[in-house]
Amino acid sequence: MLPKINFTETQAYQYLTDHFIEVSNQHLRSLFAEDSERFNKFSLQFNDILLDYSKNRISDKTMALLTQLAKECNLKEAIDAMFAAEPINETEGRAVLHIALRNQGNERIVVDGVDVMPDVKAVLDKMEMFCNSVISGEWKGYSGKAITDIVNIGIGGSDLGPVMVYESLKAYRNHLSLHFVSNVDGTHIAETLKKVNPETTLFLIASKTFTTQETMANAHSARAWFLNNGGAQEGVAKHFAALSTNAKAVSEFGIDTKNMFGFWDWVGGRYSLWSAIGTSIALGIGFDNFKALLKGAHEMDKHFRKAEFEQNMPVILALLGIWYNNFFEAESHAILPYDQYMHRFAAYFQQGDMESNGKNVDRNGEAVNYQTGPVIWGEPGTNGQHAFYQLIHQGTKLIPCDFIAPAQSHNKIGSHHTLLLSNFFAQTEALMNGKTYEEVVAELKTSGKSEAEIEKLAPFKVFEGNRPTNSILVKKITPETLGALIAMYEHKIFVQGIIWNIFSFDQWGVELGKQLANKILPELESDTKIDSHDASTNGLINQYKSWRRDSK
Ligand SMILES: O=P(O)(O)OC[C@H]1O[C@H](O)[C@@H](O)[C@@H](O)[C@@H]1O
Repeated sequence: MLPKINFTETQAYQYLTDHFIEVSNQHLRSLFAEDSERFNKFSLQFNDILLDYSKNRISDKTMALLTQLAKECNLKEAIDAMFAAEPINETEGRAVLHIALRNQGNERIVVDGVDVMPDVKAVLDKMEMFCNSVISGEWKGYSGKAITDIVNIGIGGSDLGPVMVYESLKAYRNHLSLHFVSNVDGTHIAETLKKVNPETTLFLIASKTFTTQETMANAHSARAWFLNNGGAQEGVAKHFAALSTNAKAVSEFGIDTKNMFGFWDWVGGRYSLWSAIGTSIALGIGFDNFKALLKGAHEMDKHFRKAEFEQNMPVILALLGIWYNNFFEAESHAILPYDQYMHRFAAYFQQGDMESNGKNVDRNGEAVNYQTGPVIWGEPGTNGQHAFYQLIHQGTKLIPCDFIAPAQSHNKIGSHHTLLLSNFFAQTEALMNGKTYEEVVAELKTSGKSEAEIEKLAPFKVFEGNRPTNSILVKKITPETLGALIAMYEHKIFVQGIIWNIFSFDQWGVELGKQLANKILPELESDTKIDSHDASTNGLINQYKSWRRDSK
């Protein structure tokens, strides 16, 4: 069981509250000027990942107090509880074991008296055989042709992880073309089906529960399309596979359980890309690369479990996040990868972080009296620079940012990568230093402007700086490094959930949406006016019905 401590009642929190007043008046520029060791002190290297967190509004004392906070909140015990397979997802009565999916050691992981590792390995072996046979062309479609296209149908955790990883590792792709259909909007499946041929397409129906409305609707449409376009019922077995925990629903849908890749209730949807849900990834980049992804994550798991908090990347990132969220009152956190392949990375962690830590009830069932998870957002650099960085530099909101970049590019075209990286380094430096009034005036003087003009313009060109960033420089985005990066963020989320005293592994807020849509659905079936809701909802539904009639 997890500790249930209100972190605002710890001694460290009280100290941090006082300490915050000191730090909030200091500028990063002077913190660097005062301490030539700052980079060495506040950076960490783990395998091919360098985390430089020196451009944060912290001092030695801040870090000492933040680690004290983690200790007072029994973080070590909580980490041990997760790795020991305790049912830390208490509201669902489940263990939380994405770490078991990538456990490459010989360690047993026991749930309800049973070691889960043999089952994990068995599914991986089955996936490997399946992927190898599809990739090699040995697996044939109903007309004897090899598979050319994979369509993954899933949503939320059964979509975002596979899409993000496949996109991030596209440099490793093979000849198969991957497509991802998630939205229940018929446009998504319709546009995808225009691109593929039923004879050579394999559909992966990815759903932990196999009951999610969007996924089931898309899966039924895909099957109907297959059957209406030459594929006979016997062909379904060659063109449909399921990635799920629900064998009963899979066979009811008509997929042979031979073509089902299972996982378990101790794998949370948003932590499931390491499980059978990752089959699309393994098909797209080959099973060896998928294994390397797992290996990278496993390395990070070991680091997270063993490293002292002061040297522990996920713990440090989490504590810094708490520092901004709960003391500086930052509302959001930006993830900015300077790598085009990682363009879905922030979107992936929107679910990862916001579905995990978007909670306002603590582990005692009481309303929290402090802020929990931030809004996560971001886009790849440099696109973001030309869109929203203005607000990060000169807006009124404090937005802590993670800048992520690889030193080596997969695409060596002219000086593109050097240009990209010059932006990466320049942005964090500028956010830290800003530009003083004096610097602005001196710069304007060289442009030949009059004193009056300079005085008028200068205030707009001042940057106060002191905006915090983490720089995460990696050698190259390889499967292993990406695996480690994802696991690093997963554990960061875990640590924050522990300190905020919330349950990070349930998602009751999403369940509500599922129920509400199902309640309204029957009311949309007829054209009869309805009055069963509030005036706004009635008005909207009735207008929809009237406009819908026009298009019939
Ligand atoms: O894989 P499933 O069961 O289709 O669920 C898909 C998604 O549904 C909901 O949005 C949540 O429960 C998510 O965590 C989950 O990832």
